[in-house]
Amino acid sequence: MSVILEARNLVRDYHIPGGLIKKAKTVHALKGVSFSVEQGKTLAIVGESGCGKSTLGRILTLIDPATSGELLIEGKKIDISKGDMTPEMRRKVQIVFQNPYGSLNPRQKIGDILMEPLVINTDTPADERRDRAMTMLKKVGLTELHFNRYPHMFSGGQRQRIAIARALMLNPKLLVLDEPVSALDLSVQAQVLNLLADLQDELKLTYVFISHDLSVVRYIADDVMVMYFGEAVEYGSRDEVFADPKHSYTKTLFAATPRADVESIKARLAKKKQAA
Ligand SMILES: Nc1ncnc2c1ncn2[C@@H]1O[C@H](COP(=O)(O)OP(=O)(O)OP(=O)(O)O)[C@@H](O)[C@H]1O
Repeated sequence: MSVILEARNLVRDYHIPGGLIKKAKTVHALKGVSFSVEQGKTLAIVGESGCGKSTLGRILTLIDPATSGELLIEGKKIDISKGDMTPEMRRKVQIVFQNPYGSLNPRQKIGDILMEPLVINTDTPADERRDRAMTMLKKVGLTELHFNRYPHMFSGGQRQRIAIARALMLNPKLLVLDEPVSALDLSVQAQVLNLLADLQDELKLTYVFISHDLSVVRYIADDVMVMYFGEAVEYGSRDEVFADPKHSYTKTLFAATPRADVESIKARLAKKKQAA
């Protein structure tokens, strides 16, 4: 299977200027992180708050620059020194954020939100833009009736479906999902995770799934990278990492995580598949 994404020794330092009382300092948010993800697979990046997960997500989507290191998408080296998303990269990589309330423009109708990436990045004719937005709405479990509604008319789970639909409008190969279900109730989390799994199968998508929640990671991931203070302290297949965590931080993290909820998510999914 082909490698879609490869990160080599990614480093990100934040320089915080000093003031009258405080000295200038440097935060080493990423201290040389390397990994690769194959097409159609999910790499989960897990770790507690402040370990550098979101910094990594912003570098992968070129929202933020890296201090050093290399990033290859489909074997092609990407300039990560500027944090500048080119139209070509936008077609390949998209991000979905945690907060479905904040990530959608409240003044735009859903149809316009979905068509906007096509307007900005392509010369797709208006009729086709509309058709593609309608098709995408259905793909994420919404209906044509939702096309002319505004974000405030939707529940949190539905808004996250809209954010996922928008991210898919340019047919990207890679989605960076930064805590995509953390703001949702447990039952809604399961629905959105199932949707992501179905979309991955159908569209052969590759995911980098950022989460602090091990039960979610256990459900969705093929591979897992555990981060601690800017370093990858554990990296391997999900089953290896869960069965035999090596690093003391991972052991502590796992010990503190309830596992019952993931079993219920799996059972629900199995039931749904059987019924279908
Ligand atoms: N723009 C910034 N300027 C200075 N320091 C930053 C900046 N962004 C992140 N940091 C620091 O870099 C480190 C990693 O932060 P990051 O947000 O990537 O962690 P995280 O694991 O995603 O945490 P959370 O889950 O709370 O978002 C933290 O120490 C944070 O304070």
